Amino acid sequence: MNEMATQRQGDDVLLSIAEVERIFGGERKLFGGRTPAVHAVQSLTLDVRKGETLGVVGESGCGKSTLARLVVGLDLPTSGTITFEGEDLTALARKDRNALSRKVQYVFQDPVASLNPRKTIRTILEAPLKHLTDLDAKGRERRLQELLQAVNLAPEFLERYPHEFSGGQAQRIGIARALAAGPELIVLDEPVSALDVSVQAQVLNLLDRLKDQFGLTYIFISHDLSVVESVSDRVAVMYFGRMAELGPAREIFKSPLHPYTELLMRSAPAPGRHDLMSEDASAELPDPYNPPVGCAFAARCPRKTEICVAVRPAPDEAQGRGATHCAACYHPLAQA
Ligand SMILES: Nc1ncnc2c1ncn2[C@@H]1O[C@H](COP(=O)(O)OP(=O)(O)OP(=O)(O)O)[C@@H](O)[C@H]1O
Repeated sequence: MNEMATQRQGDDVLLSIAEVERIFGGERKLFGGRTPAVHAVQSLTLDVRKGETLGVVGESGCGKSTLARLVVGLDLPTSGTITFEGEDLTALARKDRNALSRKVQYVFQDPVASLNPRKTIRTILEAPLKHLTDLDAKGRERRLQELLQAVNLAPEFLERYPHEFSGGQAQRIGIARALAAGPELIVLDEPVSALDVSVQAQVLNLLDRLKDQFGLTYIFISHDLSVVESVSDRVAVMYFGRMAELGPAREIFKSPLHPYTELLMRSAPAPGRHDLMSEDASAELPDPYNPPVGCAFAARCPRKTEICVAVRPAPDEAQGRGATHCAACYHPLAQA
């Protein structure tokens, strides 16, 4: 059993993802052969602990949204298991979607597009209260007021329509909708990427307060490293559908193990940075229809050797301080 799998045995684990794969396509064709297959998520093993914010980072197309959809039951894994406090979440998604929605909720990237333009905020927020709680009309009205208050919106907003709101206000409504069912885990898929920087900070502060107030656990997906660094307790770095590195946020940002994590960090613009890393023109992304047998990052990696191209490294090939920090790499960077 590898290190990441061993972590699953701890009491504080809320969600366990074990050897999960999601392959799109690959179906048998009528006259022989198969349609092309994309391995969006591959052999992913990961725990989410109660009360933590787990940041998930990686480039576009690395499988972040697919992972999010699998966790909230909007999609089902091709193989592997996802359990929530020991209960099989995939089986629950098939059997009783409402039960799953009471445990796990989703906040979308585009706040305005995620709200039905024909419905008032009251109708939007009442839907989960009606379907996912046993509150009566009076209880639902009280909960509506509490939800608005929790996300700092005035009660009169209830009778308005989504287009009347700014992006930041619309995202507050999206967050209130996610809170309505009283979930323990919220998957935040790029929740502030569509917002102005000044509004981003307000929404991040709100999420931080709500986490304490409602005892929540977050999976925070973003391609923005500075945002992930500011909110996460631990960070999972994904590359080409697999885990490249997993560890405490502070350690990952101070001394990454995986050359890909370092590349991501050195490619991120930040105030005062003049040493942005640019890759040479030969850098290539692997073909998703024909994944490499070895490390998917090898073609871009300055540290690669023969073994990297020939044999895929295990997710815990490299272990950092205290073995809570792992990377799928034969040639990890030195720890500071
Ligand atoms: N329904 C689908 N059918 C076929 N391929 C898909 C489907 N959904 C995702 N993919 C492919 O799976 C891979 C992972 O996509 P995913 O959207 O999860 O990545 P991502 O990291 O969230 O990217 P982005 O940040 O651009 O949203 C990509 O190669 C994508 O093209």
